[in-house]
Amino acid sequence: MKVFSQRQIKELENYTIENEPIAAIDLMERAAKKVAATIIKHYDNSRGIIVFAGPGNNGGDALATARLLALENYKVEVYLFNPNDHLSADCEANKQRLDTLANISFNEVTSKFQPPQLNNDDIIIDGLFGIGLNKPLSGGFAALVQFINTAAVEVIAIDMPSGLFCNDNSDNDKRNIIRATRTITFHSPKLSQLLVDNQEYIGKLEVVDIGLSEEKSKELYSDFEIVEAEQVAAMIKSRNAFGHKGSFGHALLIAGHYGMAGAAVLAAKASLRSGLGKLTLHTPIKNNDILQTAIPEAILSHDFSETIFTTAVSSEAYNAICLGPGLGKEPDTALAVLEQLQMSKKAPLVVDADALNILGEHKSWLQELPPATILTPHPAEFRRIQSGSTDAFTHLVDAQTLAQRLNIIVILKGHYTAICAPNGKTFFNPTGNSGMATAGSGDVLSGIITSLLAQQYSPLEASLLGVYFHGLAGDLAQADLEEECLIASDIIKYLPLAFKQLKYFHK
Ligand SMILES: NC(=O)C1=CN([C@@H]2O[C@H](COP(=O)(O)OP(=O)(O)OC[C@H]3O[C@@H](n4cnc5c(N)ncnc54)[C@H](OP(=O)(O)O)[C@@H]3O)[C@@H](O)[C@H]2O)[C@@H](O)CC1
Ligand SMILES: Nc1ncnc2c1ncn2[C@@H]1O[C@H](COP(=O)(O)OP(=O)(O)O)[C@@H](O)[C@H]1O
Ligand SMILES: [K+]
Repeated sequence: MKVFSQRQIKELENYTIENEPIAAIDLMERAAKKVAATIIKHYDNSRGIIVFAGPGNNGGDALATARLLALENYKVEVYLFNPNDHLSADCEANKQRLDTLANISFNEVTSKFQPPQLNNDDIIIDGLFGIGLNKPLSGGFAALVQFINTAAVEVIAIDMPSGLFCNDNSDNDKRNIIRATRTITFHSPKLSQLLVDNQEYIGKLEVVDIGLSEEKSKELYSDFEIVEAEQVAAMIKSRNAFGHKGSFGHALLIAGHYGMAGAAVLAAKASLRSGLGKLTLHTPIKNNDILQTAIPEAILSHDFSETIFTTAVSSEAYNAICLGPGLGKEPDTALAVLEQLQMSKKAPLVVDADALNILGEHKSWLQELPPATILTPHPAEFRRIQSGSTDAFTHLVDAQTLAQRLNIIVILKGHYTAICAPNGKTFFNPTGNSGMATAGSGDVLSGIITSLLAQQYSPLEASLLGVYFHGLAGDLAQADLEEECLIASDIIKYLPLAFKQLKYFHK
């Protein structure tokens, strides 16, 4: 599913109006019906509804929704803000349509606003501004947003929480954005709705289909996409019935500072549970007994050091290499990481965890990353290697720039993990849940991606499929075990079920 810009959504809307064809006011009615149905699904008509409508089409949607809810016997109070004495045509038309209804209290605010008294179980509908916002809110609208945000009631935003831009909010005034309980957005999520910083404004996101042209959606190009199950399921390779372990790749995993052998165990098990033929695990000597016991399937390669990684390994024998889980950051390890990058020009490479932290301390070494390397930073690791910023939008732009500059893939982990490809495209992953915010989940992901690389999936396929599959296993685990109780090993346990589900999807 593509993520469109404000301009593209407008283009899609205009195309639909001209080619379906449908009158703009009827498209607005279709959108309002979806909003009203969503509200009716969640809240019964004992709840008072207070509608705040703006002067544009977002306000038009809100007025139409008010009418539809009144027809379902909700008690509705409307405030239409029209400070410049100018409403969009369809907002004006919906204002007229309210006239016919007796059970709506309608107030048009042109200058002074007397805030209504709110009851705790009232619901506010925010229809002030949607995707047409063209500057941060200020003045009377800012004061109104602050009034709504201090009210102890649920707020439902139509299309966008008012005050939030579709893409970049890094310079926005955060005090003047509606903090919604729920956002009902049209057609597809907007970029800002996928970013962690904005969750406090969006609340629960619901996407409703309003029948915009599919033909035009297909035609419009976007740098941003949300990954879909069919897309990754179609990537799964069938296994050769005559295959032997050599047919399914030999991966090298360099992991596990003494005391952090668990990271090596998780990555190793995840790789073996994702179709890999053979795994060699390079690790300090003292990890021998624990790793031989925990993962009898892996071959061990011992470092010269008892406790840390100090000696790079030739990449000749391997189809993929993973460098980093639980590696530690000792100076000798850092030098070995540099050497490993320089020696890993042949096999595709995944760089994770402490190997990323080492790159953060030696930024010039980023130049040594072989083309098509996959980096898997969480936000703090990304900040160390690349971006001083804490803002999610800036992170995303910086990750895209880094991927393009170094011709690598940057997987920015989190809810809606962003996979930034070297050609400038970014894919957001829809699977996964907060139960996966538990130590070791990232090691599992590195193991999966490395395994797929070793099996000859392209770096982009391994990233898209690996991240989706990891999140799906987490979702299946969560369904059985509850988010609170999930640990990283559970994600591995549910990999077979996730694989089965994806393969079934493709049949
Ligand atoms: N996509 C679809 O297919 C469909 C979309 N639909 C709906 O249309 C919505 C988009 O409507 P829209 O384009 O009229 O923009 P909207 O968000 O109402 O704001 C524009 C108004 O706000 C004003 N304004 C802007 N910023 C401001 C500020 N900071 N402070 C003060 N004023 C500010 C601006 O004034 P101007 O700057 O132009 O003078 C203008 O008057 C969309 O989100 C969805 O709800 C559905 O109806 C049907 C199908
Ligand atoms: N709230 C969440 N929703 C979806 N996925 C999540 C969430 N929290 C964590 N994850 C996933 O879990 C993994 C955590 O990785 P990371 O932070 O590196 O963990 P660790 O370093 O402990 O192994 C990432 O793949 C991330 O996308
Ligand atoms: K809104």
